[in-house]
Amino acid sequence: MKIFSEHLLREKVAIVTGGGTGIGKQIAQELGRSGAKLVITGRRKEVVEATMQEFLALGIETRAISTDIREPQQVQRLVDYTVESFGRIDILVNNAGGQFPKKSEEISPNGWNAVIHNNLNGTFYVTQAVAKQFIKQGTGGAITNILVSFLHRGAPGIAHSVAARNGIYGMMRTLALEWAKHNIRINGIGPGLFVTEGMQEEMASAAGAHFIEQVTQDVPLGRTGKLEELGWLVTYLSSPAAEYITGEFIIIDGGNSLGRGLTFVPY
Ligand SMILES: CCCCCCCCCCC/C=C/C(=O)SCCNC(=O)CCNC(=O)[C@H](O)C(C)(C)COP(=O)(O)OP(=O)(O)OC[C@H]1O[C@@H](n2cnc3c(N)ncnc32)[C@H](O)[C@@H]1OP(=O)(O)O
Ligand SMILES: NC(=O)C1=CN([C@@H]2O[C@H](COP(=O)(O)OP(=O)(O)OC[C@H]3O[C@@H](n4cnc5c(N)ncnc54)[C@H](OP(=O)(O)O)[C@@H]3O)[C@@H](O)[C@H]2O)C=CC1
Repeated sequence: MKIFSEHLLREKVAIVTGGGTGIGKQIAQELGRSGAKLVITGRRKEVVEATMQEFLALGIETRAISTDIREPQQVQRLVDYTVESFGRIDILVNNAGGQFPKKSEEISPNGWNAVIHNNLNGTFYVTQAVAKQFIKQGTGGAITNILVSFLHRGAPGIAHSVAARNGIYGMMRTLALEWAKHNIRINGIGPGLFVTEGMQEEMASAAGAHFIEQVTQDVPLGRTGKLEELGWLVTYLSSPAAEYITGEFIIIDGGNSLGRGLTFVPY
């Protein structure tokens, strides 16, 4: 379904980290269908290049480059490549990330550091490098961080990831204040459960065969999210329609984080 005009983001240039797969791929596609030029990135070159070919076939102007967001030099190369390719950057989507589920008493120091490094440090490196380009251009820019719906509730089994995402949340609120004078907006969204290959490999496989059905039972709207629903939200936040929104966190989870409510009340 097409929600936004194909001219909404015309002449805008967007970087999407983790844009070769799952949620990042769908967000990139929605930005592209709304007129943005895309640079998609991830560690696996063959994955981002295959996605680029799919987007080119849809008529979306796209480039792909491999980047490990944990490596500041590679991050700078991503920024330079984008500016060389399209002359500017207007939109950043920090989507790359993830975790492995484990009881907290069993997480090794190395495992803890790996998840914090990938999610929190990596997101800062990309955000800083892109914001410097926004400031140099004098154009402002829009940054959206893909966080998690249970940011403020906690989630047993993934303490390292919840800690890292709350770090991004604190960073995001602070940067919204620091960079408002440059017209740089920075927001976050918190997805509930969205079925992707990555989620199934990392989370559902560890949590058991019925993980997805069990989580869905607790969703008031009675289903998992559709990937395009995330694409629409990020497209909105990246667009002029959201020019007065910064430092905000929006949950998109079908009401899951509301909990079950007062189940003894008969309506
Ligand atoms: C149990 C139930 C939980 C219920 C939770 C409910 C919430 C449900 C909603 C789901 C929401 C979230 C969904 C998603 O996030 S989908 C995204 C899916 N994709 C990913 O998650 C990708 C994950 N992978 C990575 O990001 C990286 O691989 C990672 C950062 C995790 C590690 O990268 P790195 O290259 O640094 O890793 P190393 O191999 O060097 O290892 C470093 C240490 O980390 C330990 N480790 C790594 N992977 C695992 C693993 N899968 N299981 C256990 N331990 C792991 C590794 O052993 C090293 O530590 P040691 O040296 O001590 O062994
Ligand atoms: N699916 C869900 O239900 C939910 C997902 N999320 C979050 O949404 C994001 C996308 O998840 P999803 O699409 O489901 O899963 P994926 O595993 O498909 O997405 C993770 C993406 O991040 C990239 N990535 C990971 N680490 C790095 C790195 N160091 N440098 C560059 N790229 C990296 C991966 O590419 P590569 O491996 O090639 O580097 C991959 O494209 C994640 O941050 C996830 O935690 C949040 C809530 C719910």
